[in-house]
Amino acid sequence: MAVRTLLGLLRPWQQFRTTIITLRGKTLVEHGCARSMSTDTTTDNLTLSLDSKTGIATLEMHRKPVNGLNLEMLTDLNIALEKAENEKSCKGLVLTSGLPKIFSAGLDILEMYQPKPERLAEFWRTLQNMWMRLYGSRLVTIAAIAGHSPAGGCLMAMSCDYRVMATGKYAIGLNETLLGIVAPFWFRDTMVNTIGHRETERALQLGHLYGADEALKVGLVDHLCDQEEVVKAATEEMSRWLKVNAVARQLSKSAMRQATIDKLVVRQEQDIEDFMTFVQRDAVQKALGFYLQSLREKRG
Ligand SMILES: CCCCC/C=C\C/C=C\C=C\CC(=O)SCCNC(=O)CCNC(=O)[C@H](O)C(C)(C)COP(=O)(O)OP(=O)(O)OC[C@H]1O[C@@H](n2cnc3c(N)ncnc32)[C@H](O)[C@@H]1OP(=O)(O)O
Repeated sequence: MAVRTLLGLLRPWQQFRTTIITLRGKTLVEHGCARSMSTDTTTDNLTLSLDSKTGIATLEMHRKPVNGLNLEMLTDLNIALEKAENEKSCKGLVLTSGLPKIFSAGLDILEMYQPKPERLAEFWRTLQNMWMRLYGSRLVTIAAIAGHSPAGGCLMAMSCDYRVMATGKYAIGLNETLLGIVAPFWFRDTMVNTIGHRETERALQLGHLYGADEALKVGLVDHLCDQEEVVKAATEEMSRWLKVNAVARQLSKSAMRQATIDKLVVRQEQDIEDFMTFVQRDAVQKALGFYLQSLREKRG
């Protein structure tokens, strides 16, 4: 990845910064005002914007039709998260979706169905990295969930520090068993850390998708509000978290989460191997094929 920053020798109010990121032959152009430190990044899959007054970044996913996490989307998420992390003036991040009725449908199943081994390995590594980045972020991270959030979507939400969900007929949870697959250990650990062992055990085996009320009851989400209010409610909650001493808060977060992340750090290669072996099994391919078919038939 080549990153070039072109800063014109202009008067302060004219100091617009353009950053060009070249990624897999694709060029992303970012425009920002260097003076206000705000920087917006838009790709096919997401937009990252920073409010320089509050230090709150918003990361809005918009990969149609359902924010399915494919390799390119995950790569963009990694870049955006790293960028927010490295921006000194950024203190918090609201993770949300620009698509109606969907937070994220989780992993793009097409990445796992009849895969090319090389891409499959890269896909899984990029997902691992995204999770480690988000779960271990120094920033206050709040998920604003105004739509469905199964499986990998639920993982992303659980990796944030706080979750605001819209009331309505949306579902959130780790439903992997319904697809005939098994949630990896770090998905499971993240859920145990969020809602406890017994509830996770039940939810994982059943592939249970929680409605908003039930999710609030078990602590899978922290606050419910109207669909239109989720980002506002997330931002309001954020201001409470940002009042806490940042170093003390970050150290407390890391004390709670680092051991879970380290478990994957030491097993990252083995986890990729396990995933590849599991997903390429005939029975798993068959189950994924049926599941994809059922999603397509649902639309008629
Ligand atoms: C022992 C060792 C173990 C090692 C570990 C091994 C393996 C672990 C492996 C994997 C872990 C995976 C985690 C995941 O995230 S798997 C993905 C799970 N996601 C889902 O089940 C969601 C499925 N989607 C839905 O339920 C609905 O689409 C949703 C409620 C999100 C939205 O419904 P809506 O009615 O609005 O939209 P649809 O018409 O259903 O969908 C539109 C369009 O999009 C396609 N699609 C939906 N979800 C996905 C997806 N996740 N991946 C790919 N494609 C998806 C859907 O098929 C429609 O397509 P089309 O008909 O328009 O072509």
